[in-house]
Amino acid sequence: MIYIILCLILCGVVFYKSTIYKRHRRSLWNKHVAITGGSSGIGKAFAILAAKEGAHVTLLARNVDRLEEARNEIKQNTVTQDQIISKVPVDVSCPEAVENNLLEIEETIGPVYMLVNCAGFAVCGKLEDLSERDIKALVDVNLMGTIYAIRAVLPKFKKRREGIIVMTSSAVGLMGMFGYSVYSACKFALRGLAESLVMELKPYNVTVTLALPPDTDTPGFENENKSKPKETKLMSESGGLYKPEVVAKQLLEDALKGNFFSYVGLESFILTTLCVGMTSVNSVLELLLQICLLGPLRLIGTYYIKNFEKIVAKCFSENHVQEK
Ligand SMILES: NC(=O)C1=CN([C@@H]2O[C@H](COP(=O)(O)OP(=O)(O)OC[C@H]3O[C@@H](n4cnc5c(N)ncnc54)[C@H](OP(=O)(O)O)[C@@H]3O)[C@@H](O)[C@H]2O)C=CC1
Ligand SMILES: CCCCCCCCCCCCCCCC(=O)[C@@H](N)CO
Repeated sequence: MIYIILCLILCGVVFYKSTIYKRHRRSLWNKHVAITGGSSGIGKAFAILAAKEGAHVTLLARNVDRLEEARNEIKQNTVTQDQIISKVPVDVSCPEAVENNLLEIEETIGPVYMLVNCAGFAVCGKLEDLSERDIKALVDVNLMGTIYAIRAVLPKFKKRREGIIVMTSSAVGLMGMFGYSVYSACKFALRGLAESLVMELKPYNVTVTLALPPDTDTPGFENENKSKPKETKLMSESGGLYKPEVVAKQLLEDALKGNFFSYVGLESFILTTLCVGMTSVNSVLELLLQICLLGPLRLIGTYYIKNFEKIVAKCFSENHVQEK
């Protein structure tokens, strides 16, 4: 009882404090923001917000037509005449191309201040149903693509003693899920990358933010739904479906404040708190909240996991009946 009361008081204090005590929010005014995957979905929504903040924005993606279309849309959201919105056709899974193109745009527009890694995609399906080609592409784009882009800007970030790195993982970068095996593995890997980089970059005043979105209503999501197993659909629904603008807005705020995790929604809050692990501590209040919540949240998590297991069992027996 005392424990519950203590938790409630703490939640109240944290909520109250969070409204009056805001972490310093850096400005993007006249800064250069490079966004991989900036021509669609979450990346494009982020680009629009960055343009509204007065940033110069460079979009990196493969398809030239979609890049041009997005560039026009983003141009309409600029707040000054001098903002440069440019596009670079590049495949992030090619390290030389990423490095050369980033070098080139830095020469024309100026040093990148913020790198947002949004290029990525999901292919769902049971592991044995994924083609070797899909598996390789998932790793090459979601994981390697992020590594290559970061490597290309990092030395300059360190030299200038400033910079913001954003990586887009996923809710399934914190928990495995039926049908997401390889995709989830890539997104888990990003967390290891992000945590290590936080340690490497702290002395250089460079921050790292890891986005953990649940399902988000984007062209990519629409595409992935075509091959999504029933089990995956039923489970992922419990995380809700968010608009890319909402995910991008939260991500921008977290990145500007240097928060490590960025998430939206109650389920993702539960998941993120439960999976806090060995990430660095942001504030004493946050730490106290985690100390109180971790135990009870394991119980709530168990409820979800049991439900997920039920879904798997139900679909299994349905398929079994069909086979017969
Ligand atoms: N939508 C969702 O439900 C969720 C998405 N995420 C993650 O968020 C990120 C963005 O997803 P979302 O907005 O839905 O995706 P979209 O498919 O809408 O957009 C993906 C963007 O990445 C670009 N891209 C894809 N492959 C490459 C490549 N090899 N090289 C360069 N650019 C590439 C695409 O352009 P082009 O094809 O022209 O190259 C496009 O601009 C992904 O990493 C995804 O895994 C995470 C959680 C949930
Ligand atoms: C322990 C407490 C548990 C709380 C419940 C957690 C429910 C989370 C649901 C996660 C949904 C996963 C969406 C994957 C998104 C994604 O990456 C793809 N759509 C990519 O395009």
